[in-house]
Amino acid sequence: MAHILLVEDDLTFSLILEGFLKKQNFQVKVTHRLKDGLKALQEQPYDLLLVDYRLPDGIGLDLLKECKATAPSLPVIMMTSFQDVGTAVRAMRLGAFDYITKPVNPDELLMVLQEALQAKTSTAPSSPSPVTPAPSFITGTSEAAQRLQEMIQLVAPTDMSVLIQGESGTGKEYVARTTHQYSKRADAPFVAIDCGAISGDIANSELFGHVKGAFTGALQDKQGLFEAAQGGTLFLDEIGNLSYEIQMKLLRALQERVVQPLGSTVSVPVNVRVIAATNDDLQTSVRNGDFREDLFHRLNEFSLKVPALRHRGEDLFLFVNYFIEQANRELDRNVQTLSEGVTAIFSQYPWLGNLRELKNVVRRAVLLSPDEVIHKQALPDEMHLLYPQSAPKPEGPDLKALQEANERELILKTLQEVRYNKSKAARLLNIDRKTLYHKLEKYHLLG
Ligand SMILES: Nc1ncnc2c1ncn2[C@@H]1O[C@H](COP(=O)(O)OP(=O)(O)OP(=O)(O)O)[C@@H](O)[C@H]1O
Repeated sequence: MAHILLVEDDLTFSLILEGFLKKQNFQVKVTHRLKDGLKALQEQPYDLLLVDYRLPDGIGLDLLKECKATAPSLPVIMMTSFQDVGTAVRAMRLGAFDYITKPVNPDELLMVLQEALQAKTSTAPSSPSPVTPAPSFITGTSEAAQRLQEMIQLVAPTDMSVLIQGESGTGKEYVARTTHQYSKRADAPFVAIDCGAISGDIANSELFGHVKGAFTGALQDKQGLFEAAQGGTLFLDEIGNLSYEIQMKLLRALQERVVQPLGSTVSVPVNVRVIAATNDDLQTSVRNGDFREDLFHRLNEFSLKVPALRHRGEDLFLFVNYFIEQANRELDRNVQTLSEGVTAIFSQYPWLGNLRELKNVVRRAVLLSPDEVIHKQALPDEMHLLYPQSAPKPEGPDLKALQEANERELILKTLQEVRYNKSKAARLLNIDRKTLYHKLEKYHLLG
């Protein structure tokens, strides 16, 4: 029976959730504060952590960071309100398994929990390496996608180090896998590691291995990922998060092609191509002294930029169809298409969380759609309330109507830009919140 630690400050909601999870045969420990969550984690091991983003004494991200440092294989699921999706994306970067938006849909929660627990058993901690088979992917037909594909084909057969840059959730891991598949190393392992999810000694030992007794808890020799990727490709995701010490060791591994396991005096030769990815601006990190310049140049022998979903034009609906098919299979549904309203909303929405956000929204919508069409009701509330079709521009010399149409459009655009944070929108629009609410009502933007 999987043991879940639930950290949620809303007493009623945590009670409901606890009851629901227990009914589903989970063992549940509930705490309401960050501090108590941390204490619970130190007292005994859990199989999964379900944590609210906003807690009275801190934010869920702090608990996540702590977890990733002390128990990197513990899957963490973050619960956020829809307005906090930007934060959820940050949580994923820090190593959260997934996020779900509130109000929590029980079926969706169950699905995510099961996926997380399955993933945990298939990549047990200290397993020899997280070598996973490549899932199927789509390339896209937009100009940006085609250009990216050409660049991948160009660099793949060489042994150059590649630095993949792009916003969170744009599919950087897919690009790394494709590069490996088109390379001469395709028959050797592709090993991926999320550097954002590991730190200190753990990062050192994960990458370079350790010998028995190297540190407290090192009960036997462990092969590092460099050795596990021997002959193949090592994909270092979120490279910007590596400590300065590990950056130095990494540089040595790249330059001298040897690694030295923690606690060992022996250097092991390695033949590994490194592909790194980041959604930080590494050049700024170099300027700020947070990232070694020599390592940056060594990793950036070739650079690939993965476009944001909002810049991929027609690809959006290719991905929608792909994710619908995937969700139909997983959830035993038979969704075939989107309603006109949903299509319009999808086209206007900025998709700041990129493919990951799209996949989550589609999966949730498929789950909530009993028939063949996804209707607006299956989208998160804010998405369909704030995306009414844009009103047609008035014709003729009606200055007042024209001004109002422009004002409505500007408000809508600003709200989208700040992810519906009304205080921020009001500040940007240089009006107070009350006036903003008044205008939202006037222009029927409150649903
Ligand atoms: N070409 C593709 N075809 C189908 N699904 C894709 C494709 N690219 C990415 N995805 C899906 O989109 C999600 C996000 O992709 P991925 O994890 O590669 O993004 P990322 O840019 O590495 O994210 P992060 O910056 O958080 O590490 C994953 O669920 C992945 O399966």
